[in-house]
Amino acid sequence: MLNVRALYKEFPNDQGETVKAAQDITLEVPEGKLFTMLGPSGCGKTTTLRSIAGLERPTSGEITVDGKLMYSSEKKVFVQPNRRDIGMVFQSYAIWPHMDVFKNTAFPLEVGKKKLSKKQIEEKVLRALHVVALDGLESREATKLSGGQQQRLALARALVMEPKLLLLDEPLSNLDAKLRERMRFELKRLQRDLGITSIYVTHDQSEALALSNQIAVMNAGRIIQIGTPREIYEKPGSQFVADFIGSTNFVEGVVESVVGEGYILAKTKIGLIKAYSAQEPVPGSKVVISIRPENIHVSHERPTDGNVAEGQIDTRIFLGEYVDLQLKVGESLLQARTHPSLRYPAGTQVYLGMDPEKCIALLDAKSPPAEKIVVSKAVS
Ligand SMILES: Nc1ncnc2c1ncn2[C@@H]1O[C@H](COP(=O)(O)OP(=O)(O)OP(=O)(O)O)[C@@H](O)[C@H]1O
Repeated sequence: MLNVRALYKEFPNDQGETVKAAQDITLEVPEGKLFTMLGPSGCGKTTTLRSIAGLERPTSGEITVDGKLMYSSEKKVFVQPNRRDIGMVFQSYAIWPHMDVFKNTAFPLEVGKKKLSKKQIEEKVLRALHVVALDGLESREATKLSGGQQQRLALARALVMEPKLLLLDEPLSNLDAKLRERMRFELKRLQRDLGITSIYVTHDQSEALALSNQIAVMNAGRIIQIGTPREIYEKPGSQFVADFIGSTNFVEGVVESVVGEGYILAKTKIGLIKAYSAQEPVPGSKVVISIRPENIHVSHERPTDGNVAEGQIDTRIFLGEYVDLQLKVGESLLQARTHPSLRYPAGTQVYLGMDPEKCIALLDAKSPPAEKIVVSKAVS
């Protein structure tokens, strides 16, 4: 449905340098799916989204929506944003304070290319407001809506045009934590029910995990990894991804042997660890093993299989739904997330059980070796 190929965008900055905001962005979003671009501030998410919308003219690359070429540097094609059949929702809802809910929603239809009768407009507006559960509030002033309602109004206004593609740029980030969580469910349900192909931009990893069919993790203008939320979380391909999504323990080691079927044995400070490895490293290579806190099983009894280490509970933090333990294994400190029913006090000697499938061997450096984002001084 949406195809972005080798998209590249650079900007001159105030110091006369060139900023490579998006570099070699290639992605494909199937019909009806929600695709998220996730990454830290400045990684190029918004630039990519704005290029798809036509609000930014890329330096090079190609963008196709539903088989229609929207942009191509090679073929010199650039379709104007209002001809792309795309709906957008921003972080700031940009609703008109002097208009009521009905008028806010009707506005895009009234200024649109298609001439619609009053009755047609009314039908479409009421349908869009119904979809976002704002029916009954048509004559309410937009400023008298709650944060969540204003956000839904912005969504209704994007949906009223029945766009082929919906672009959402941090749409929940202005809401408080509780409301954000609720809206996450609502957005997911809505997107699924309407089957509208959507691109979502966020720096919030839990939002990305909760909402997406696929996630592209970005850093320094590039896509670092694309996968389903589960793939990204369970099989990160780099330390950057493992660290950015959720929390994890990094254990440094040296590859002792490759044991086949995607596994290696690594010598580490917490002992010999069998770990999953997507690449096949040569023995002697340095690796870092990522082990999520919830994948360290703490017990008094020695596990009978998998990786086992012995340690001591150093600190114990009760968090209601779970208990976080800081464990001392030799000189290393590891964090484990356990069920609150586990009541071992600090100082207890325990065994740590770690399933090799959940120990992920990563070969790269902590930050991807991407070039620095500012690369050259422009010639004046
Ligand atoms: N119009 C512009 N002129 C100059 N530099 C720009 C412009 N727009 C973006 N940039 C730069 O391009 C890089 C990528 O910015 P972008 O807004 O795409 O990142 P982002 O991942 O969306 O960040 P955020 O989450 O903070 O919005 C940044 O270094 C930014 O400063």
